[in-house]
Amino acid sequence: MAVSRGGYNLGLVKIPVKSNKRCSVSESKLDAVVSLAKRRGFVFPAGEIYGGTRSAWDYGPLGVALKDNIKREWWRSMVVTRGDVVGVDTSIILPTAVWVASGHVTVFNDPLIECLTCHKRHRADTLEEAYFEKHGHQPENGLKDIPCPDCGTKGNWTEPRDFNMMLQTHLGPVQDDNSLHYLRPETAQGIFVDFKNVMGSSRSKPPFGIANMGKSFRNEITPGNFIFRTREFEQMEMEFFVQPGTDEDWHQYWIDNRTRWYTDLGVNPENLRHYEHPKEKLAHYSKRTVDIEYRFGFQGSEWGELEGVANRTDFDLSAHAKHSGEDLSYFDQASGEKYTPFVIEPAAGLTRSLMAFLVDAYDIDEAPNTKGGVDRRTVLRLDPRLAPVKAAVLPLSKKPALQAIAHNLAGDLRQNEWMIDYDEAGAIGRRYRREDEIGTPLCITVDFDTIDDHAVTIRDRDTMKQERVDLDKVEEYVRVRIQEKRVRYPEGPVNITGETAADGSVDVTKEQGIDESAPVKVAEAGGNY
Ligand SMILES: Nc1ncnc2c1ncn2[C@@H]1O[C@H](COP(=O)(O)OP(=O)(O)OP(=O)(O)O)[C@@H](O)[C@H]1O
Repeated sequence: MAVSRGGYNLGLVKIPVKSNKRCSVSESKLDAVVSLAKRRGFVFPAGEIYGGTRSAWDYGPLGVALKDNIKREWWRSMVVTRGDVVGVDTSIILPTAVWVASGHVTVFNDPLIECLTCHKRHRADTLEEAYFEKHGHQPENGLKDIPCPDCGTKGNWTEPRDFNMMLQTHLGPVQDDNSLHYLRPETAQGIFVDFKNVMGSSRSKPPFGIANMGKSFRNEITPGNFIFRTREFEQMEMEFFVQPGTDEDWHQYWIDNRTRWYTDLGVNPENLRHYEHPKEKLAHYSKRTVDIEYRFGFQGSEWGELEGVANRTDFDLSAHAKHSGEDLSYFDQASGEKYTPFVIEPAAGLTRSLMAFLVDAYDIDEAPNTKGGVDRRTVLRLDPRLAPVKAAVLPLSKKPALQAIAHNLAGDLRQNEWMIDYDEAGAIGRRYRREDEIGTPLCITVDFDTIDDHAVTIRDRDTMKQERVDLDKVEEYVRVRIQEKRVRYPEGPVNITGETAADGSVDVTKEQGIDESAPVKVAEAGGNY
């Protein structure tokens, strides 16, 4: 991968940085986010000292904290705050029979094509989707109309062939057909094979769900676009088991619920849409699938899938029952009815959603400086629940008396399991900038008055307003402020039953009845810079 000065050359499209207070920026927003992610320790290329790789990325100190916070919010929303979903943590390597039964060994394929001019390989379906996105119609002559993204030659492709995406490994000392195993390409199958154990041990009955998250592996033909498509990634999946006949209503329920999860955590609804899979292109297990897509702004196609919400019918439980010989049906004692539950699956990508949260939060605006002018500032408007660092403690000088108060305060706040920065280096304005750039919601300044009045100044990341707070009340103040939802966009009920665009997508903003002309509310800047 080519490394450029401004970041990594990922073939990302140039889209201008959106700003509340406009200032001219020529940099692509995605390039800027990738560069920030590396510079501030969110995401690095794996093995960078050996040149890095497009297929795997490492999460640095801030990235791992952000990832943890997203996982916690997902788990809280899907398991902890509901009475009808329980959690599991299943193995990455399952018996090979699982993948035979699920169909992955035979049909988990992508259509591989190779450019006969430059010999680069691509996915035929992805190129066709990008063509549709650009031209608004399918290519009349199929692949013959599509140029190679690498060398530009038009239509000089091999015939598509099925390429199986399962990553293989061998277990034990002998490498033969018996030792061949697969790394899981999804966390879902671990749930299906545990269905009976979980239902029995947790005394759950339909409608109920089982949630699972962790690493998955796919031998993607074209990994790329930063962490959007990697060969090793993390998923957050939940299988919701329901009585047949109630499946369509539950499917709609989960499409709405999952869409709201993103907007509730601050994602701009204008950057979300639903993609209804055309009937003829549904996966072999699906009755209906709707993807929640985010406007990443990629070259070719702006939109990328964040999460698929599928009605998997009874395909998986029936397949595993047939192959294993176990009865995976449910007997409803109240009605005397026995049935194999249908399954609704919201399947989200953790690492993809992390990228969407970063891109969506990235903003540039202006902040007042000490000279009475304004400085350009980069600010990550992350929801405080997701922000890796909850607050920064900044003593105004390196005087021991101030340092002691500041150190004690930071130490006390950390006892709440909040990540707290302590920074005493450089001008206060520059320290604010460093915290804004990583999305720290609150900066707490310990100044000379603190010694006398036992109070500190707390400055808000978004409004830049400052408040004087008694030292004894800081902990409570922080607790309230980092739990409160920051309403960046008007809210409305999610309803996707409206008109569907030609490509099957539905613009969520229109369906939510959101007033797109309503300005984003960011209070006037104030305070001492
Ligand atoms: N290679 C990958 N890298 C990162 N995340 C992924 C990858 N493949 C899938 N995911 C995430 O897992 C979620 C559920 O997986 P699913 O099988 O529905 O994906 P998919 O439809 O095959 O994705 P795509 O069409 O982008 O290949 C996706 O919505 C995505 O967020």
